[in-house]
Amino acid sequence: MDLQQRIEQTDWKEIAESLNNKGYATVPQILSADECDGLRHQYGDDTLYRKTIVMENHGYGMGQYKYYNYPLPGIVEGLRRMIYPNIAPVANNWMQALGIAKTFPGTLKELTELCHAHAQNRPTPLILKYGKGGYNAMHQDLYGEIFFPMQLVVCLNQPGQDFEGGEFVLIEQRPRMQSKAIVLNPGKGDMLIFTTNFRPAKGSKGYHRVNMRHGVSELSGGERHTLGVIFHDAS
Ligand SMILES: O=C(O)CCC(=O)C(=O)O
Ligand SMILES: [Fe+2]
Repeated sequence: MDLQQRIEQTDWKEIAESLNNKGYATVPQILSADECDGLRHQYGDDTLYRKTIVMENHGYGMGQYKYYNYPLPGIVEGLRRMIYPNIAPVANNWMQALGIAKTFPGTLKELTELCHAHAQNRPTPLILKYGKGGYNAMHQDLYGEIFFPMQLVVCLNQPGQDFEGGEFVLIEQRPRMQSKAIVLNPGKGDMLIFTTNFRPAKGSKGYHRVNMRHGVSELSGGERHTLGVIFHDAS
């Protein structure tokens, strides 16, 4: 099965329910082991990237990441373009539930045009690399006025085999309540779709905003790579 077939065969209704109820969803085995290895092995090919960030230099954690250049590698471009139309309706429902006058277009092409019209021209998909002691501090990826409220990661190594620790962590900040932590352990090739900034949650008086941040817990050993796909471009 190729990537397009895997995406077409995903149960997007179930994903939408999970995103609505929990703010995240897991899609197992969106990439094959070979596809994961291919992306990982290109980490050293600097012609593919526009910028390298050493996380400890910015207080972002410990590890490094590289932003891809346009044109994106086929798998990265394909994931971004083919997944977007399946979750744009979820984002539109969220805006409506929260009374925010914002609609996201139906295709990635249109979202990209909207970003460009707001001087957000730089691609945001990235590949990350953490070693022993590596971690990613809790954060949100916004990058400008136009931001799509969901993003995805694909884990490119096998936990327990290639690395230890290094769980994916979400913190849900609920109004007038203490925060809730969600710890996920995606396997190699598994995709997580999650809330970038906030989502609606139903309370006794209608919907309210629940803020989310994401990060990665400390690795106790090994090496962990992640592909991250953010749908909006950066200013
Ligand atoms: O390495 C991870 O799992 C998190 C990556 C991340 O923060 C992102 O892709 O935005
Ligand atoms: Fe992030």
